[in-house]
Order: sequence, then C-alpha cells, then structure tokens
Amino acid sequence: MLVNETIRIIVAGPRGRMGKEAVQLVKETPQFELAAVIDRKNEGKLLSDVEGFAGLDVPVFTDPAECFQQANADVLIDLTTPERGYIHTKMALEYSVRPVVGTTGFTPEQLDELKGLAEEKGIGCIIAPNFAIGAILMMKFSEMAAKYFDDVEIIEMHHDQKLDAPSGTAIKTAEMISNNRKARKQGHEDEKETISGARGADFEGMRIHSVRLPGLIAHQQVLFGAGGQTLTIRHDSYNRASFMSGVKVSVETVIRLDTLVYGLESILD
Ligand SMILES: NC(=O)C1=CN([C@@H]2O[C@H](COP(=O)(O)OP(=O)(O)OC[C@H]3O[C@@H](n4cnc5c(N)ncnc54)[C@H](OP(=O)(O)O)[C@@H]3O)[C@@H](O)[C@H]2O)C=CC1
Ligand SMILES: O=C(O)C1=N[C@H](C(=O)O)C[C@H](O)C1
Repeated sequence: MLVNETIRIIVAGPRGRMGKEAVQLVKETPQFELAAVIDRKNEGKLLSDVEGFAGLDVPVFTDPAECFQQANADVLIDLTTPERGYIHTKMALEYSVRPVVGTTGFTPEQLDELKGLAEEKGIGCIIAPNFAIGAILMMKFSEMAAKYFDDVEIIEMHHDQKLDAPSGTAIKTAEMISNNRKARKQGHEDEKETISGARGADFEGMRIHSVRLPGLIAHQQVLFGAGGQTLTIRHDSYNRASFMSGVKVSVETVIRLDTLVYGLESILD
C-alpha cells in the first residue's frame, strides 16, 4: 500500500465507549475512511440510522465474515470483548484484513496463535493493551526501574464495567518488568492470607491488585520498594480520547508490518 493512499477501516464495537471514539477518529482523519462496522445489533442498517452516528452512511454487519468479504477494508479496529475480539482478529487475518486490537483479555496461547497466523499470511497485526503514550512510558520506566529494584507491586484501577482483571496494561507491565527481574516470591516467606485474594494476583512472585470503582476511567501505579525508599510510577487516563493518538499510529503502522506486534512500545521511536 502506498503511503498516501486512503486506508479503509472496519470498526468492531462502534457503540462502545472506545468504539465511539474510534469512529470519531476515523471520521476526522483525512487519510482514513470508514468502510463498515461490526455490531451485534442493527444488522442490515446503515450506521447513520443508529443514534449518534448521523452522516455515516456505511453498512452495519453482525456477521464478521460477511463484513470482511464485502467491505473491501485494509484494517480492522477491534474494541469489543475478549471472546469476540479474538474471533474477529482471527477472522480478519484469515481474510487478509490487518487487525489493530485494543481489546484486552487474550490468553498467551491466543496471542501465539494469532502471531502464527499473521506470519503465515505475511500481514501486520497490532495488539496493544494500552494506546495511551503516557501508559507506554509508564511501562517502559517500570521496566527500567526493575533493573535497580527487586520488589514491585502493581495497582491498576478501572471503572466498574470492565470485564477482565487484571487489566491488559497490568499484565503487559508485569511482562516488561520480568525482562529485568528474576521470578521470586515477594513478602514474608511465611505470609498467609486470612481473606483469600488479599495479596492480589501472583505474576512470577510480584503482586497485581485490581480496583474497580464507578468514577474511575483507567489508572495504574507501579510501586517499587527497597531499603528506606519507594518509587511510584503512575499513569492516569481521564478520558478515552487519550487512547486515540495510539490508535491512529497503529493503523498507519500496521499497513507496513508483516507480523504481529504486541504492545506499542516497540513501534514508537
Ligand atoms: N488498548 C487500549 O488502550 C484500551 C483498551 N480497552 C479495551 O477495549 C475493549 C472495549 O472497551 P470499552 O469500549 O470500554 O467496552 P464497551 O463495553 O463500552 O464496548 C464494547 C463493545 O463491544 C460490543 N460487544 C459486546 N459483545 C459483543 C458481541 N458478542 N459481538 C459483537 N459486539 C459485542 C458491545 O456491544 P453492546 O453495546 O451491544 O454490548 C460494545 O459496543 C475492552 O476489552 C477494554 O479492555 C479500553 C480502553 C483502552
Ligand atoms: O477497559 C478499559 O477501560 C481499559 N482497558 C485496557 C486494559 O485492560 O489495560 C487499557 C486501559 O487501561 C483501559
């Protein structure tokens, strides 16, 4: 694909909190064109017939296979649920539509399978647990800090409509920290939970705590501790527009990849 060509995009989950922002991003970006949407409701309608999408005369598909066959799209942006997102991503690759996936909650086995499929097809796929630049820096700084601090706990805080826990960002942060940290049980060797779950999820001996409250959007603190000091690295998303510059870069980048990239840290300069 030539650099200045229009990129035709399918958005899956257009009525969702992130999907609405993604549709808006596609609408306002001159090089992007909305080709169709995948929505479990409104089959056969135009998106412009759905409340909140005036002027967007693109078809709504419930069946993703039909959508990929008919929409002549270059890229899928998926912002749905772990189960649907995996199905959509796999199917998009099978139809040679490049996925940009914000949906979290995929298993390591699913990620491996999708990577294999992208490579078999020789096309790009980006799966990004967090599109916000500040969150990517938080993860990178945490990876750096782990060279100097052996003990770390992650506290992620989200709105109470979130389906997956821990968040995709928290898992990715733990994975990046583990590049510089040896797996090791933290805390007292004899510690006991008197209420189950008190110490959070266990990732190679470091703990991840998930907070869910109305009023929150997406927040994370990475706490490092050593003798006589702590270091706190924190990121906050106060709205969902904060994720959209990362979605835009991902769409522009996925076109020229021939493999699956998991996390935006490797494609940002
Ligand atoms: N990578 C990143 O930077 C970010 C990622 N996310 C992730 O994005 C995903 C979406 O988040 P969010 O927008 O808050 O969630 P929402 O619940 O607001 O939106 C999800 C959308 O998916 C649709 N959907 C649900 N089930 C199905 C199905 N079976 N078939 C087709 N569509 C379906 C919903 O439709 P309906 O309304 O009918 O239920 C809805 O439109 C989550 O996985 C979240 O973790 C979120 C923020 C940032
Ligand atoms: O569901 C959300 O809202 C978010 N999900 C992503 C995650 O699981 O990390 C990204 C961000 O934290 C918002």
